[in-house]
Amino acid sequence: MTQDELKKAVAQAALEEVKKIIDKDSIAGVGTGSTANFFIDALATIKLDFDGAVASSEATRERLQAHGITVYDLNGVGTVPVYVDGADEVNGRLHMVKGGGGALTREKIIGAASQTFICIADESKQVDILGGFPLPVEVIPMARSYVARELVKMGANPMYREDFVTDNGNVILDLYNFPIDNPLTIEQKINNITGVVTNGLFAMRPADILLLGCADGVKSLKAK
Ligand SMILES: O=C(CO)[C@H](O)[C@H](O)COP(=O)(O)O
Repeated sequence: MTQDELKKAVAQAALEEVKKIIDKDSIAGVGTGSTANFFIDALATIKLDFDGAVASSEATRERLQAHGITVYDLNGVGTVPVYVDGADEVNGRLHMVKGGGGALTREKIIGAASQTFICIADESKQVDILGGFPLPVEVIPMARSYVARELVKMGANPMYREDFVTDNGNVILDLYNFPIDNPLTIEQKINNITGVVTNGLFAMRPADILLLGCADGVKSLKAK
């Protein structure tokens, strides 16, 4: 199976999970990225069976609307019953590194506001120790150099993601070669640096279910 076929398979499996949770009045939380895009296309096939969606990025909002799915502001909808999103890396505790596409802050907000977080990923994303994928940190533009110096003190190697502005008008520092042995502590420590909006570690709010696309089928995993 190609990577795209694996992504499509997990997106379809996520749709089956979502169908068990949502009803006509429900709002679905929808993530960002190529795997999430397959999920959006799958979700569109049941668009008459739920009220609408909240989107973790402008790109996702546009794709949902192109399918005729109503997109709501999170402020108007309260708790979201289910959120489906991809990941750049995921470990056995369902902690994730996210934000390769730069949507980490809105993803984290919707994840936090959701009752069930379903992570959809192909098997290449499963790791024992997070940090092989560069960890994104969203930063207020004027704080970029200060935050970079503080991250260097933590042993990280921050690289400015050039020519990229987040949907919130901020910049991204990607942390290369930064093994994340204690995701909970590192997530909080980076978030405590003044000028950081958030970082792409999802340990305080891990996924509840991982649907992992493997050559022999989709596996449904819970945190160990
Ligand atoms: O966090 C994300 C975007 O900010 C994505 O979920 C992550 O980058 C995975 O993307 P893809 O499904 O394209 O591999």
